[in-house]
Amino acid sequence: MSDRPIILWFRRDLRLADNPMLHEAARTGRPLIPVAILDPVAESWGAAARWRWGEGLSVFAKSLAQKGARLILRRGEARDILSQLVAETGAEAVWWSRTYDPDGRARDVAAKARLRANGTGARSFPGHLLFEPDAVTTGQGTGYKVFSAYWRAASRLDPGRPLPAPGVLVPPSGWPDSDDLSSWRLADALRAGEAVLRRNSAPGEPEALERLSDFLRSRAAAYAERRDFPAEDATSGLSEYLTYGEISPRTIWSETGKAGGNAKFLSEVGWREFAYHLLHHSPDMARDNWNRDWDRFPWRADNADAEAWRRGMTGEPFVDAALREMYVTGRMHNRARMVAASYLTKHLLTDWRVGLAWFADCLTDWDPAANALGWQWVAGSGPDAAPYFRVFNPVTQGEKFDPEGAYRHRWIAEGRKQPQEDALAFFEAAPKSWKIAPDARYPSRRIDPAEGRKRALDAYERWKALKLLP
Ligand SMILES: Cc1cc2nc3c(=O)[nH]c(=O)nc-3n(C[C@H](O)[C@H](O)[C@H](O)COP(=O)(O)OP(=O)(O)OC[C@H]3O[C@@H](n4cnc5c(N)ncnc54)[C@H](O)[C@@H]3O)c2cc1C
Repeated sequence: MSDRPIILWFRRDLRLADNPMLHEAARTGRPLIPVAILDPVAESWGAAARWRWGEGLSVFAKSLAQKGARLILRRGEARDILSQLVAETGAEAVWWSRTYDPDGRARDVAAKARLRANGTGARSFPGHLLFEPDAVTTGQGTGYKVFSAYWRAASRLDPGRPLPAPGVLVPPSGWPDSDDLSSWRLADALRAGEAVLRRNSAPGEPEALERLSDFLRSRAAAYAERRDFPAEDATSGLSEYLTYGEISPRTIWSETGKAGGNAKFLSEVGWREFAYHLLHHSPDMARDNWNRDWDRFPWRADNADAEAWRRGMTGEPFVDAALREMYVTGRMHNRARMVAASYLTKHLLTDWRVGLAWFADCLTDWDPAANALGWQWVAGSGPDAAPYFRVFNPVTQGEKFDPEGAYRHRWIAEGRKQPQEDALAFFEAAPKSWKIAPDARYPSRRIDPAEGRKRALDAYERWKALKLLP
């Protein structure tokens, strides 16, 4: 048997357990060289996502070290770096777990072509999803457009059992040079926000597994009933771990089954699957209206109202609380995401891509598929979307899902004698150029909710009439 090493290229699969690529690689008994590359795709991610990936790499490097391996870091175009590493190490092949977003896929196709042209093996594995995006098809062999039908079909498939973490990994005869993670300067774009985000972040596989078992033990039973209340710790908090592959969806599926099952929770995990299924069939949906009729909708381009929205300064407390939560923690409760997105696209009549971009910059759980689906679902331009005329009222949403005002109190400092720590953290994280202070007056409304709703519905009626034109 050849003892030439195999290079393992890690991207969104920073875990030892249930990692099909790593499992198979360890079984070969060959020397393994784990690698992560800061390539143009990763460089294009938003500030919080880049930083969070780096934090994940740091934890993962320690897990690999416990198995006798090193995580080699390099920066540059992936196909060039991989070819260079092959030349340096005499590696026979490069393996990786698949990514499914268009940018990632294009990069992987180019890397595979280059490696194979040079006579190097290139092999990709599943692992980011329960089901490969093309594995679930309608009777006609096409993709699904409606979640309930998709999930009914997907749930009939068997995702298989999670694979165990490997034992000791065989090292190569010599380790190639590695960048120092700090030289990548992944926190630079966050500026003052880094210290605040760091306080709210606990990256890595061990933490992900702990969170899952804690959720299943103490919160899963009330999930369906309480998941819509943003002041409560009622959901799993696993999204950022799934995003970086610090836990596999199959582990979630399997552990949830062992804990007695939870159809509602698993169906939310199913929405993530559906998002990738849609992105697979419509790769442009991260940038374009899924339903191209919406190209003629009179969205406003970026504007001063949208800037107030980004800064959590719309004067609408539930919306501002949501934006501030994201700025401080890198996450936003799902109900709050829906209300904040609805407010931007309907009350402020602003193009959903303006909001999508801000979420992509601020979310530590940023996911190219889930973010695109979430925005297009709220805006009305996506498949199986909420109809545009269903406009969330930010006031009544607050009354319904934050009845005691605990969420708004937690995140809004202005007008409070004793603001909460999280509310103050927002001002610590915000750029100085925003010139905001917790003891300033809370901003007045950008638009009256009823007036905003009417403006949105008028625009919708005009657009509907327009659609009828040839
Ligand atoms: C406008 C908008 C943008 C969004 N952007 C993202 C994003 O960038 N990244 C992201 O992971 N989720 C996104 N979501 C989906 C959802 O808000 C988050 O996944 C959820 O809030 C994460 O919290 P949790 O892990 O506690 O979820 P739980 O309620 O515990 O759900 C378990 C898992 O299921 C998945 N999930 C839950 N809801 C959804 C959903 N609606 N769509 C897709 N997957 C879902 C997540 O992976 C989540 O971790 C977005 C939703 C909206 C409305």
